[in-house]
Amino acid sequence: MKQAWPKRNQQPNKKQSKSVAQRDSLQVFCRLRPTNASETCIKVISDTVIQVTTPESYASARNVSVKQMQYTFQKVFDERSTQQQVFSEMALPLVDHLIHGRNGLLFTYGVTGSGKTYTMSGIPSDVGIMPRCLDILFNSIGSLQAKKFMFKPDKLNGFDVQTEAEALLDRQAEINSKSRPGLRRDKDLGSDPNLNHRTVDTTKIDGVDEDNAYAVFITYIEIYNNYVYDLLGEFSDGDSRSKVSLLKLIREDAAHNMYIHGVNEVEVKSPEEAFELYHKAQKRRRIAPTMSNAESSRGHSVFTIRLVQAPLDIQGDQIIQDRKMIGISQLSLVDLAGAERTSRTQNEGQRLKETGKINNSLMTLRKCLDTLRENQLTGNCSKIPPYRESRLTQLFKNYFEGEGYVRMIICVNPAAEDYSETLHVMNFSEVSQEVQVTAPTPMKPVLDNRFTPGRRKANQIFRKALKEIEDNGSTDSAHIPIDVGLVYSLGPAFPPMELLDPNDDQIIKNLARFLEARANRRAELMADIAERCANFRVQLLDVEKDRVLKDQENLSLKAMLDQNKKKMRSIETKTVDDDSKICNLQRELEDYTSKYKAVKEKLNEAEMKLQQLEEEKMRDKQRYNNKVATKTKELSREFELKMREEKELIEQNLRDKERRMKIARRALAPGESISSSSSTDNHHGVTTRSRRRSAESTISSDSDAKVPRLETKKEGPKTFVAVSSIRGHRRSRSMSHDQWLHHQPPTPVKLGTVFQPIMKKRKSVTKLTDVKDVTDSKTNKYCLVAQNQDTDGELETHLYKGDVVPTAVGGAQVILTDVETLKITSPVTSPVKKRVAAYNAAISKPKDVESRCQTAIEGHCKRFRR
Ligand SMILES: Nc1ncnc2c1ncn2[C@@H]1O[C@H](COP(=O)(O)OP(=O)(O)OP(=O)(O)O)[C@@H](O)[C@H]1O
Repeated sequence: MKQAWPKRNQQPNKKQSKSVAQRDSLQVFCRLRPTNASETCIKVISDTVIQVTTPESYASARNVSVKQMQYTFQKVFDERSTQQQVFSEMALPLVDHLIHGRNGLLFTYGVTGSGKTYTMSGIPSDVGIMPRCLDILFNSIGSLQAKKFMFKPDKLNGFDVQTEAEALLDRQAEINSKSRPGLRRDKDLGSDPNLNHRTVDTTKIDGVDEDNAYAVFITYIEIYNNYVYDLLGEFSDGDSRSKVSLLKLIREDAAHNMYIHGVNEVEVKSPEEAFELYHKAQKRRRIAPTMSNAESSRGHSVFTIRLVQAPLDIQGDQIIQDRKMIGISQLSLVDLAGAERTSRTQNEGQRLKETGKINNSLMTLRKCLDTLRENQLTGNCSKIPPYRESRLTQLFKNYFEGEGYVRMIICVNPAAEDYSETLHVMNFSEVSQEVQVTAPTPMKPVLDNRFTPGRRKANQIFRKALKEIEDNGSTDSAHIPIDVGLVYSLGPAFPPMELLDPNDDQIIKNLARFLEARANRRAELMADIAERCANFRVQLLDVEKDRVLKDQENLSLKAMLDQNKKKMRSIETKTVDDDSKICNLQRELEDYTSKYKAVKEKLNEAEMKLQQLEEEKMRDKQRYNNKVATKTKELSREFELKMREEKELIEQNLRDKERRMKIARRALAPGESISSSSSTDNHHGVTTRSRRRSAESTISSDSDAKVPRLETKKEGPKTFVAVSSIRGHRRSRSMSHDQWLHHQPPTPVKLGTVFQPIMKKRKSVTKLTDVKDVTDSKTNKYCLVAQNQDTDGELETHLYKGDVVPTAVGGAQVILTDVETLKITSPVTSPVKKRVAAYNAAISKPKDVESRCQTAIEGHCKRFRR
């Protein structure tokens, strides 16, 4: 089998492109349809140029200026152009190419209702491009057609050549089934009543190779909602006529040509046969009324004519039984669904979905052409056209990339209301015209001069001559070397046997000679016939043997064939199942993809919101930090001020205290008794309290609460002198002789008290590590000094005093007898002190529940405030 498609071309580099056959621009034609509209926007300038003008109504409604744009085409057909003219200019050359083994693609493009279907199919009284193509094809190859079923589609985009006998069987099967392969005689697929009244194009193309046998196959598919439906397909058994069974997939064959897998290719022997099928299939197309067109195509339809040709053998009689010798060319006629604006058509529901799919596929077509043009302009083929985005472009990928004549007719409705869509179409046409497709090289003559041309004609003459010989034994054809065999005749007629004279022996002799000759002749013929019979018997035996062998062989082959058929059927069923599964999966994939997109969009939105929130949070944090910083500054300034105030106050108090102390000393100077008493008290470690502001001094002993007090009242500042305890007073007498063990902290704070403890003889230690310090016979007194803060935050010094008593075993024991406390307090409680006091009170353990609670509350409050 030989495909007209070349092997898929790699993207050519510059060097290659020179060697590549010449490239032609995609040829774009324009056809204006007649309109009754009051306002139009298109004017034909010449037979190649049109001018598009912004309609007044459009300009005023949108407040834009009126523009005039000119577009050039290969040829412009105005409103008066006939179908015949359009066909002759546009499509006739493609039919010529088809017959000479070159592929072609012709598609109509335009806004909905612009006349695409009219141009492609026409009406019965004035048929369009497609019927004319068929007419001319059959006019040209009519008598050169092979018998039906000599070529059989192999379902993989190729053809097989069958023997006469196989073709005969298939023909008989067709007659028996009384159905045409490809389409049942369903009651819903009635013949078109207008078929008989159609116009017939009688043009004929010259130069058809008469030594080839031809067969025409047609397929008709629709790409609807981006799915491929076989309009000539049969509903599969058990299928409730759902269109799913007509669903097909696009595949790539071994030579990388795109084709529709499993599509029903029907062999037709006349244009009428093709039209009948076409009109029946037309009823399966999705056509619906819209605002713009009462019969709007809702999908792209593709009518493909495949011409299969193969050479005749040397006798010019039979087709050569070799599939490699088959040549296939095809012409695809595409009626695209119209581009439409949803806002204008006001489509809803299913119509809206269809519109979306139509516009998407047209958009993909535009994108592909754009990319091809860009690649050709830049000279590098880095960008890959998105063919796979749409079934339409996927199917015709080979035309744009490989070899094939591509022609497009832009259909335009000049009515002003189509203006904006028309502009889009015009822009698309401009891009398309810049795209170049490789001009296809004609199909190589498959025979390559192996056989003499004119074989068919010679064979016809020979047959005619033979017939004449058989009919009348004409001598005119005697020169033709034909083995007619031995003539079975016993010789000439009997000689005259009328006996006129009884003595006439001559007659008898003649008769005897004649009979002898006849007998000889008879014997000769008998021998010949016997020999022939013997030969025939031998041949017959041979044939019989051969037949028996062949029968056996046939049986085994039949069995094999049955098996293979079964396998094929199961594979086909599996393939169909797989196809439908793939379709379902593709649908699911589309659903999931759209869901995924929606979720992704939501996620993006949420992420954006989150980001906004984060930014707001950061701003708030910044604001808060600024506030905290200013507040901290304010507070520290306030605190410093207060500290300074406090400091000044304390200094003032100290100065007051000193002043008062001076006054107190002056006041004490005249009375020695008080002084001595006081000094004695001091000697006993009596607590001294200074009241800085009131200038009153209270001296009391903490050692014994029951100790009576002596108060000395004087004029001016009051002085209270606490009397020492009885024990202290008693011991004081021997105080000067006592040997003290003075146990003090390693770094004692200097006592700021007026009265100081007196320990004339003493040994000071910071740690009691040596036993001798206590057991020393001289030591009889012990004093432990402990310093800490009181609840007001003032330094408090405790002197724990005791006697060192020797024990019976030679050791010593200390019996604590007094605790003296020395501390200085302020008569006025400062705020700082108050806070310290509250804090200390809070951390010190209160004795009873009531005060504990109080402290807890106050303490917390204070601490919290701090
Ligand atoms: N050149 C023409 N001469 C006469 N009538 C025409 C011509 N072109 C289109 N029409 C008529 O205009 C109407 C719409 O045309 P048609 O159905 O071919 O449009 P369309 O482009 O195929 O629309 P859609 O894309 O919706 O299928 C039809 O009634 C058709 O007969």
